[in-house]
Amino acid sequence: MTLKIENLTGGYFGNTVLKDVSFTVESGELVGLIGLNGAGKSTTIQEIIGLLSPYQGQILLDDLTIGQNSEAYRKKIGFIPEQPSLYEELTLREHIEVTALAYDIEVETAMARAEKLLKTFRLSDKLDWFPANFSKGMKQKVMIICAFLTEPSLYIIDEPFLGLDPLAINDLIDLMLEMKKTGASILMSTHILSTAERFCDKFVVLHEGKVIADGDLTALRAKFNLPNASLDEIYVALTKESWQAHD
Ligand SMILES: Nc1ncnc2c1ncn2[C@@H]1O[C@H](COP(=O)(O)OP(=O)(O)OP(=O)(O)O)[C@@H](O)[C@H]1O
Repeated sequence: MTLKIENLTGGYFGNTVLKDVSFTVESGELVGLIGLNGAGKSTTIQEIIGLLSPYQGQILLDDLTIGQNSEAYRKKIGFIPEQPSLYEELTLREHIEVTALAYDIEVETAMARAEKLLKTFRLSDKLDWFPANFSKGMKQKVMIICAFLTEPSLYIIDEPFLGLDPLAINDLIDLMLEMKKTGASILMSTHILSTAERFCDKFVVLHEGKVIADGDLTALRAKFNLPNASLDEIYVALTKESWQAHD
């Protein structure tokens, strides 16, 4: 599946945050969306998942826009938000069942898929627990399990590493790499640049609502004439005024 963002201008009522944003996430690609606080990463994600509507431009999943068929569009996406949001009155098992219903997956199939994920994230014995009894990291794991069991063609993952322990971060990365191999596209926003540098195929650098760089590490190093620089070093250089001189 290809996610194509074309000349997207958008944001909130009275606050146009994104200005002419364009980038692509190809099938089998893991793309890191990076930028300073307030750069527009979460706003971009909200536009993609349909919580905001573009003022101009369009977002295509293959050839489909949300306006053409919102249900089909949404079912292609698995979204893991930065802040876990669970139903306080539903158990972990019921969260899996509700996810299955929302995505038209047989409950048995969903439970079978969830089994492996529950084991990976060490939650197999907590199926009858309510969110009130989970730690923040455990809640985050429930969100991850529910997103992955739908096996979407596009994963949108907002700041996945906050609140997860190092073991869970590794498990999540392994899962992302596995899904990538099956052809899924993944867009991940993160401030953890050392991890992004190791695992992302490509980076989209947002600054003040605009894409200021887009490409793999080799392309970014070449474009900004910073041979051997880490993503972190490139990023710091890019966000200083002087980057404009290179463009
Ligand atoms: N609900 C809202 N209404 C109006 N403006 C908003 C709203 N949410 C965010 N903004 C503004 O949009 C801009 C981009 O915010 P956004 O949350 O997309 O940044 P971000 O790159 O995700 O930042 P962070 O790294 O801090 O999560 C900021 O200037 C912010 O003040």
